[in-house]
Amino acid sequence: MPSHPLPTINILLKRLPHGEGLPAPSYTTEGAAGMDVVAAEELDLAPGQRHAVATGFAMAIPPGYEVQVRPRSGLALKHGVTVPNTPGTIDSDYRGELKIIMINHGADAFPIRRGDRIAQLVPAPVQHARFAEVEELDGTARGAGGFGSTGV
Ligand SMILES: O=c1ccn([C@H]2C[C@H](O)[C@@H](COP(=O)(O)OP(=O)(O)OP(=O)(O)O)O2)c(=O)[nH]1
Ligand SMILES: [Mg+2]
Repeated sequence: MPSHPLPTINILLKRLPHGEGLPAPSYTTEGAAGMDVVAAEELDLAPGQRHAVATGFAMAIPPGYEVQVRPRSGLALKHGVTVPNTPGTIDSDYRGELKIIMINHGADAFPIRRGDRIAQLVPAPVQHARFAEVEELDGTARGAGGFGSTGV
């Protein structure tokens, strides 16, 4: 039992045949923000190669939430292996297999083995918005300045 229990949502997980025997995503330490997710397939990711790595499960996220897919810093720092679409967005209405898009920016092929922790999942609340079209926007001190307008 964590010493500081956090608000927790239930996510339904459906194991796919090729995911049998793999651990569900889980927190490796009590205070972890992300749940480590493991690979359900094996490949050697060549330098420059991208691949959508199977996880072997699908899920149903409750309405009002998403799951973000984030890279693991150790893989990024030590091997140049990361998630190019970070944070990946898993919609609450998606029922297909969760796949982790990996890219190898390193100089060497990177082996991915079944059961390896390849990324982490962070659930987050979703705020919907609607656009209201207007002729003019209110003035601000920043105005149209951006992209470094305030200096380095
Ligand atoms: O890293 C990822 C990103 C997405 N997905 C799945 C779940 C997500 O709900 C769906 C769509 O993702 P996204 O909206 O980012 O991709 P898109 O290119 O806009 O595809 P779509 O037109 O299907 O929405 O693909 C993954 O399995 N892994
Ligand atoms: Mg989309």
